[in-house]
Amino acid sequence: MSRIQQTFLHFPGKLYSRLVFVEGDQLSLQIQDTPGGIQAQDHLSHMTDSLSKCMQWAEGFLLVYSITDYDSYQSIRPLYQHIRKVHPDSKVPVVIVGNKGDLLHARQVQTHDGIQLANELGSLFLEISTSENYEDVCDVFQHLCKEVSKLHSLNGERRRASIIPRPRSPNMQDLKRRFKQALSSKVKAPSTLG
Ligand SMILES: Nc1nc2c(ncn2[C@@H]2O[C@H](COP(=O)(O)OP(=O)(O)OP(=O)(O)O)[C@@H](O)[C@H]2O)c(=O)[nH]1
Repeated sequence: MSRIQQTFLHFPGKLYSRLVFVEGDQLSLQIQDTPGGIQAQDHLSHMTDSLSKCMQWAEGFLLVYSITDYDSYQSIRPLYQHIRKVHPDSKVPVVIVGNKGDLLHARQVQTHDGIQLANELGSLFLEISTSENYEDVCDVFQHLCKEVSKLHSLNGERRRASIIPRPRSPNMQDLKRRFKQALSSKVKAPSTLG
């Protein structure tokens, strides 16, 4: 059993595994569904260790609120800040999702509130209805996977860039000297042979 699975075993939520294709690449996803109900007034230091451990393993986050529940919207910012604390050195992708977009009559959170928060936090934002449109859910995961892949390839390139030394521009003086040397050795060659 992998360490990631061991961590998830102690967590009171469901763990799903899926193989998905993102831009032609097959990815293996481990999705931890965390229990809801974390309210803004809850102090995040009370967040269980296991949730923080899950956060450490995760390479991307979906923060979902309900557009019919203003409290759930207010819990997004502290959750986001906690993610940044757990991942201080990396810009791990976070997508903010306003769910229950079909319940317009019960709306408590306006679309522009979601957009504004996401802009402020530098996250992608989508408003969806999981019960009305299954494709919305796929879109959300596709967006997150793309962001995670982007970060991976960026980090890979950075690492490669730091390993491979930049080629130095040719030193013209040195080239001329070596060219002269090569010429004179060719000219001298017959006398040394003879
Ligand atoms: N109308 C509507 N109802 C939804 C939608 N998404 C979820 N629900 C309902 O909201 C309730 C909670 O849904 P869950 O999927 O259990 O939500 P959750 O965030 O996992 O809840 P926790 O188990 O507390 O974490 C259920 O009754 C769902 O049917 C949606 O897009 N539209």
